[in-house]
Amino acid sequence: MSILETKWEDLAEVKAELAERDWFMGTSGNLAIKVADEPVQFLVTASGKDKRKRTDEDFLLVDQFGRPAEETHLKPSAETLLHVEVYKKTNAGCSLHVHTIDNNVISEVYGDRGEIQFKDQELIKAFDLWEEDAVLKIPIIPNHAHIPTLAKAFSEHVKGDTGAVLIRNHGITVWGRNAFEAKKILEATEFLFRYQLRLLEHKPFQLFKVV
Ligand SMILES: CSCCC(=O)C(=O)COP(=O)(O)O
Ligand SMILES: [Zn+2]
Repeated sequence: MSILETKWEDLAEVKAELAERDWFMGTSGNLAIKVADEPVQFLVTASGKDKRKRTDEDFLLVDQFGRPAEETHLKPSAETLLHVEVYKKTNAGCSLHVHTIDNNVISEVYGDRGEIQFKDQELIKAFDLWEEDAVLKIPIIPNHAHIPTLAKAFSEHVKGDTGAVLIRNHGITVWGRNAFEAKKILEATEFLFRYQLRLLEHKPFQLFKVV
């Protein structure tokens, strides 16, 4: 298999697993995987598709600016510019964006703070935070309708080869060194969000706790 075919298969597998979790409601979500460096090329989901379905037109190859790298009738994801920022600023190999009820509610409840923090939670180790008093901070940015503006706000938080940024009342974008790591981070954040929402049901005062 060529590198392109291998990466296509890797991304298709992640897509199928996220679809299994029902994380592509209403055609939302987009996924990307890097295929080449210098210059960067990556596969990204075609815009507006039902990502639960597997077809030969699920992904298209784009350049480092997010423009189709080959002749195609497919349109890259409307949010390709966010994936562009990941590959421009880091050595990440895969970036994933999903809308879930939990990540949307968390983004609204904590949106005015500009971030949500997690401490004393085992799963923050998914972010390579192993110290006893480590704190995971996930930034929350406004949901700018103008995608270049959204990508600029997002880019300010793209600092390492792994990470996660919430977009208020929209969804989350995560990235990792490869598809396995990006998926691990996505699953960990969704676990933490669900935990936090469940905790608030039982201990509403937790909302005012300063970490
Ligand atoms: C119908 S969801 C609105 C667009 C969006 O936020 C999204 O994640 C999917 O857009 P795409 O162009 O990648 O299909
Ligand atoms: Zn989206």
